[in-house]
Amino acid sequence: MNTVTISQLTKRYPSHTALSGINVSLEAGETVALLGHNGAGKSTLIKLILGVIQAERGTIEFRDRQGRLCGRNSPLNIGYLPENLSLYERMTGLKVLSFFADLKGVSTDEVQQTLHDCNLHDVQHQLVGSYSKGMKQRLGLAQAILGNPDLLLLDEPTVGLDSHSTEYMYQTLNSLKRIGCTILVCTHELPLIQNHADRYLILGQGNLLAFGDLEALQQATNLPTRIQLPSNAELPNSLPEEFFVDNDQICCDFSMRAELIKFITTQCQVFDFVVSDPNLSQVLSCYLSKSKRIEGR
Ligand SMILES: Nc1ncnc2c1ncn2[C@@H]1O[C@H](COP(=O)(O)OP(=O)(O)OP(=O)(O)O)[C@@H](O)[C@H]1O
Repeated sequence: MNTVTISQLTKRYPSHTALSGINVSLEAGETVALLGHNGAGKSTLIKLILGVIQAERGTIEFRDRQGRLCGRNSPLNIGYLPENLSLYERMTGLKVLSFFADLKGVSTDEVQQTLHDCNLHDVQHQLVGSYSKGMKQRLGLAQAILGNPDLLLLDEPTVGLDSHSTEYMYQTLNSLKRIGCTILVCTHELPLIQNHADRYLILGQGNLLAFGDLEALQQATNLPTRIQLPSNAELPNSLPEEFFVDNDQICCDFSMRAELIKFITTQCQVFDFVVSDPNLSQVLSCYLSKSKRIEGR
């Protein structure tokens, strides 16, 4: 079931088309990473989903996790963590969260539960001005997840956080995902998001360059897979032409990786090797440099 179905979405500014004819759907309970260069149209897409700006053309349809169509009279419950959230430094964490809870019509019990979930319960009576960067970001996440949203939009949620705070943030997001929350994360932290996203939505100059899981993007870009053999392994004198050696590794196009693995195990009788597939960073660079297009999985 799709939480968000975007069709033919186009947004023009007087001198610039920020998004052109975007078609994508976000499924309930998945994490989608929104990727692209500065100015690609990521924030514009988030603003359109939030409804703070209007599109010239196209539609965005929302369904809650029970599958009900949402509209003006029953809008989807959306949580949003902007990149630079300003919080009231002279208020306590509890006061700040209670303020957002009032806006959302959320109960005091839920405020306490959310403080627990975001590991802020013990510091709820301290002034936000005394919070560390990680604590402030957790408070930002707390206001976004208050009220159990069906859709969570996060803009660079872990910039400047240490590995412990980052891990904690993603643990919280993963537990929301498990109960059906759809998460769209705009980020430039590629090695990190590769461990957490289900699909990747790549924008380039307002166009949809790719939308799919990592394997779909690896298939479409067909960058090399590399295999490191143990130092004592003996290679045949000549390799089939679809395989090549680079930096002491045997390589092939991603689409040939199964054949290469078969060759190494059957022809070379080597079984303890290390396979390195193209990572998200390499795949994204390929899309952004060549502007390749694929459709999702
Ligand atoms: N209010 C506006 N008026 C005119 N042009 C705008 C406006 N907002 C955005 N743009 C332009 O639309 C394009 C997309 O901007 P957008 O902020 O969506 O990019 P982005 O991918 O979020 O970039 P970044 O990673 O830097 O945040 C850019 O060329 C930007 O200059």
